[in-house]
Amino acid sequence: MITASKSDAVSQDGLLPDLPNGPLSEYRRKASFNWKDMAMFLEDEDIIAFKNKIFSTLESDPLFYRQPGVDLPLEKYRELTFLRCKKIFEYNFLTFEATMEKPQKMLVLINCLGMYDWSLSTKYFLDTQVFGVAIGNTGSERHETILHQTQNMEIRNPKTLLPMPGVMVGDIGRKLGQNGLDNGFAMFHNVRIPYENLLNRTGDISSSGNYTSAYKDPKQRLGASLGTLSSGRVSIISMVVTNLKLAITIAIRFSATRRQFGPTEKEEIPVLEYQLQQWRLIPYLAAAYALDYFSVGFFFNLIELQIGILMKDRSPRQAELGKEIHALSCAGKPLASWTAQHGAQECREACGGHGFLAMNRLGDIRNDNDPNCTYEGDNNVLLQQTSNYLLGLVQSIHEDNAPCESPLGSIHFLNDYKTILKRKFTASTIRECLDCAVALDAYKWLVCYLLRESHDKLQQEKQRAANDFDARNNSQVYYCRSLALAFIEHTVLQRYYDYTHDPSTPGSLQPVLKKLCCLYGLWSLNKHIAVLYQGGYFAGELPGRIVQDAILDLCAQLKDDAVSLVDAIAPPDFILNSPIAKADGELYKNLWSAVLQGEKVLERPSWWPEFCCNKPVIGKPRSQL
Ligand SMILES: CCCCCCC/C=C/C(=O)SCCNC(=O)CCNC(=O)[C@H](O)C(C)(C)COP(=O)(O)OP(=O)(O)OC[C@H]1O[C@@H](n2cnc3c(N)ncnc32)[C@H](O)[C@@H]1OP(=O)(O)O
Ligand SMILES: Cc1cc2nc3c(=O)[nH]c(=O)nc-3n(C[C@H](O)[C@H](O)[C@H](O)COP(=O)(O)OP(=O)(O)OC[C@H]3O[C@@H](n4cnc5c(N)ncnc54)[C@H](O)[C@@H]3O)c2cc1C
Repeated sequence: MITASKSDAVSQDGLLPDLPNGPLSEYRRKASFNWKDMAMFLEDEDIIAFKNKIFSTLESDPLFYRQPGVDLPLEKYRELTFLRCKKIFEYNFLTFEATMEKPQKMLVLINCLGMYDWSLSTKYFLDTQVFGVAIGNTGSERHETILHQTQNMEIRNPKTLLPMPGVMVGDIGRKLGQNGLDNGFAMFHNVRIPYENLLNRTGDISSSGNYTSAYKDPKQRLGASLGTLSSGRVSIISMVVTNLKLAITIAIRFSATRRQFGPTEKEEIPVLEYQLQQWRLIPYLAAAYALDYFSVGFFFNLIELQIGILMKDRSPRQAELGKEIHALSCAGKPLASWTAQHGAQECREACGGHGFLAMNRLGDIRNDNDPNCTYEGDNNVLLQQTSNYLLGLVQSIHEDNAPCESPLGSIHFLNDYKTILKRKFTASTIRECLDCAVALDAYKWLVCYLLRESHDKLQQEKQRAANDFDARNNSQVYYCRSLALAFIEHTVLQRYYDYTHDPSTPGSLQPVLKKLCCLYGLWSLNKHIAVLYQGGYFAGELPGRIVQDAILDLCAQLKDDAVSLVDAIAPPDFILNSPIAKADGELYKNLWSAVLQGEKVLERPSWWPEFCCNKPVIGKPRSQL
């Protein structure tokens, strides 16, 4: 294990307390790096201190106490969520000034609250941000009063809490997750909305009925109007990565402590030693690292866009930035939310029966993550926005009449479209595949190929189909949908590759980070193997085989680092709230203690007399008389 220097260690110890000794210590000793160095490389001291403050405040407040796995009645859960939300307002973790100074703290706060409970986080965030920001971003000075009212929670009649005349509001009922949040409906019956309420940032109507807009280009105007939706999607990417981090922490810590059959009869071995368990989990750990890096960087891109909006920047660059962020967020949300969805389920199963026990939290993580695939735009519908963006570039690519340029550079590689399409997979050994550039090159080919195929398919369908609507619909499966996903996977991988290969990345962390990058790349690529063969990039048995062998090799190389990799991203035990995944690794002691603390654990059920005095008689229904 590599240790930190003395001065680093002093500042680290204050921020990151040592983890308790126990059954996980052996893996921690075997790690190739120091988990505290990793944690401090991933986030700066100020952010770690901010997180510590939030976590310790919640842990010290009895209102935030919870019994693992207890299923609260709906009304009680909503009441608790409301009271906790109120308390978060009082704690005021993030002032307006602090947000302006370091905007990513808003995302950190959402995720810290989400790690505790997504119902609380979403409620708080919708109240403080989404509604107000939507009005702020699309309205003007004349909406300040409304903004003020939303900030003061005046969202009904402030004295009676009854809805305003003509407005009907109600509850939509129990959902599959996030049930502490009371989603509702609103209906308006002959309610006259004052003209001044019209949100008029991108267009207005004069009192004489004339439409005016500062945007000359209608497309730029539409982009500016819909741009607000991008911020939700960008934030969701980070939120779902948080879920993946929670789930993988639980599954890795469990797998490192849960023992089953070993090669000899003498000793059982941790299930993490099985190749199958490694292959099921470690790629999700790599995905958590790669997507996390993407989510943070992409959030900064969004901030740049929002500063432009605030400064009323109407330059072509600002418009292009809006389009690129729209295209990336419309595929980034699907990729990240589905990865978290599949990862949470794999983690649940990887923990066997213990994973199915509610107190270990994997069910809640899975269910609370699920709506991210739907809200702020259904994933499958959003992917079409990304493929539309890419298909819009084809003409200039074919005719070489204009370079493919975008503010964030995600499409720059398409300038080499024709050359890339001529390339073949050239690696011939597993060793060569362990260089992440191999997966990255393959992705460049894959995106170019799917772009060409999707374009051709769309043209064919346009000739065949009665209208463009059908043509577009019939070009999604295997074409445009795959294109959008391959494009975002390439973007995530390219960014992670640049980061892990940057000379400023500490030498002690670079080897493990490069392995994660390579594993994420090959594992993701492997899902497109049919297309790689179909398009002729792969030929013969060898490419498919060495890619798979390299994946297994990387999983084996990373298994001794896995515990320290989750230590660097895990919240404290109180927040993680999963007895099988406490930092001390005392799986059975913690589980047993949580079971025994359950209400009425050792009591007979209240209906016990039914069994003793009124036993069922097989085949003889009792008379109802
Ligand atoms: C942080 C959140 C926490 C949790 C939240 C929990 C609560 C949940 C809240 C919600 O769900 S709120 C409701 C959110 N609703 C949606 O997201 C709706 C999803 N649907 C859409 O956005 C649209 O249907 C669509 C997917 C954009 C498609 O619309 P349509 O078919 O009418 O448009 P197109 O013709 O395809 O596009 C027009 C044109 O506009 C461009 N564009 C669209 N969106 C944006 C954008 N955000 N930014 C920039 N540009 C945008 C699009 O690219 C097209 O451009 P051209 O191709 O014409 O150049
Ligand atoms: C927990 C939760 C909270 C929400 N909160 C809010 C909120 O606060 N405010 C708000 O406005 N909304 C909210 N929503 C609504 C949310 O934005 C929508 O559910 C979402 O945008 C999807 O739209 P839909 O439900 O109409 O799905 P539909 O459009 O009806 O989709 C149904 C199915 O049809 C498919 N489909 C639809 N169109 C196409 C197409 N063109 N091509 C191919 N397939 C298609 C979809 O993929 C999907 O599988 C919330 C939703 C959830 C789950």
